[in-house]
Amino acid sequence: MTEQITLRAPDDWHIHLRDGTALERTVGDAARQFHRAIVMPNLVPPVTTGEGAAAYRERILAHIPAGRTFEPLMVIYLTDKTDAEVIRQAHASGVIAAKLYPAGATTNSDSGVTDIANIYPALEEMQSCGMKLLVHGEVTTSDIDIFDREQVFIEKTLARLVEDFPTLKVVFEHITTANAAEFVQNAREGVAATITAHHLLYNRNHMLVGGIRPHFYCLPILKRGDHQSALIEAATSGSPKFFLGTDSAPHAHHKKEHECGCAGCYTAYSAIELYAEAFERAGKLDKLEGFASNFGPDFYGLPRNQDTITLVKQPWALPEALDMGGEKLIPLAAGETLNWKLV
Ligand SMILES: NC(=O)N[C@@H](CC(=O)O)C(=O)O
Ligand SMILES: [Zn+2]
Ligand SMILES: [Zn+2]
Repeated sequence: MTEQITLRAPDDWHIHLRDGTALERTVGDAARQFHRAIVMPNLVPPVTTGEGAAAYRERILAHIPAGRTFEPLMVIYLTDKTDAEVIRQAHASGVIAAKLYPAGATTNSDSGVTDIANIYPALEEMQSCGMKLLVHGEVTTSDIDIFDREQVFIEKTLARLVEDFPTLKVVFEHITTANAAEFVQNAREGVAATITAHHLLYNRNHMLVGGIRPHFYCLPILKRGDHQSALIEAATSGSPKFFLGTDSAPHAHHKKEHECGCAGCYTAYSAIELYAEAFERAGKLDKLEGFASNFGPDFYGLPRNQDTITLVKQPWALPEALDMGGEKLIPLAAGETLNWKLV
């Protein structure tokens, strides 16, 4: 008999769907795997208001394949100008979180926050209305090595922020270091982290040994193997502070394989299968459901999904390339064989 596992239907608590002609690909892939997704607002220009988020939500809804249930959960992008009134309006229009991108930290973060002090009134309002704060946790100053940027962000910004707003719910997004896992594990209640499939499956050797592989390049950048091990440990620990966020981030093929390639890995095509791979390798498949389907909604104060998905152990090869609105898109692990397949 084929081995199989059945899980409560999962959600993705961090995804990039982009806009326009990309939506057919990105929304279709996300909706095949997940019931809900936290949709990142780093469009060009970014989604900075409740009104902008509502309009973006409509564009996403228009691309949900027939017969699928998919609920996009909307987020606004914090800038130096985001004030309490912007937060109040966004909250009233159904936006559930706001995203902090330190200016210059990652893809489309140019309009991000230059000094955390600039958004203290916004954070105050978020704390009182219950809006979540999602954080791309890296410092951006040129004196800090790219491999240390997450760790330094904890010391310089995050540790203080979570204490200055003691009841603000904070998600440290796409953590990549043992330092971040430890910080979150020991942090006060209301602080959690998302972990990507690629940071569980890979480390910087995969990106840099034997040739430079641009499809592994994302931010925060892949770290050493010992950090990867710490992330696997956290994700499979059963701690409700760690949950699934793919950070699936599409960039057309020609922008990845380029002399100045873009940061981001496209994992939405096979996300839950990639996570299953990582959990199986750790001997912790029994911990996948908590991480993928329970701890996220619990943290956000939303109901858990009621239906289920089934994965069968049946090796299959990922396609070499996908189409995204007429452009070639290379999925992470293109051409590689995965052991688990979503039915
Ligand atoms: N993770 C990435 O490398 N890229 C993301 C932005 C982000 O989440 O930092 C993107 O939008 O392309
Ligand atoms: Zn990010
Ligand atoms: Zn992201």
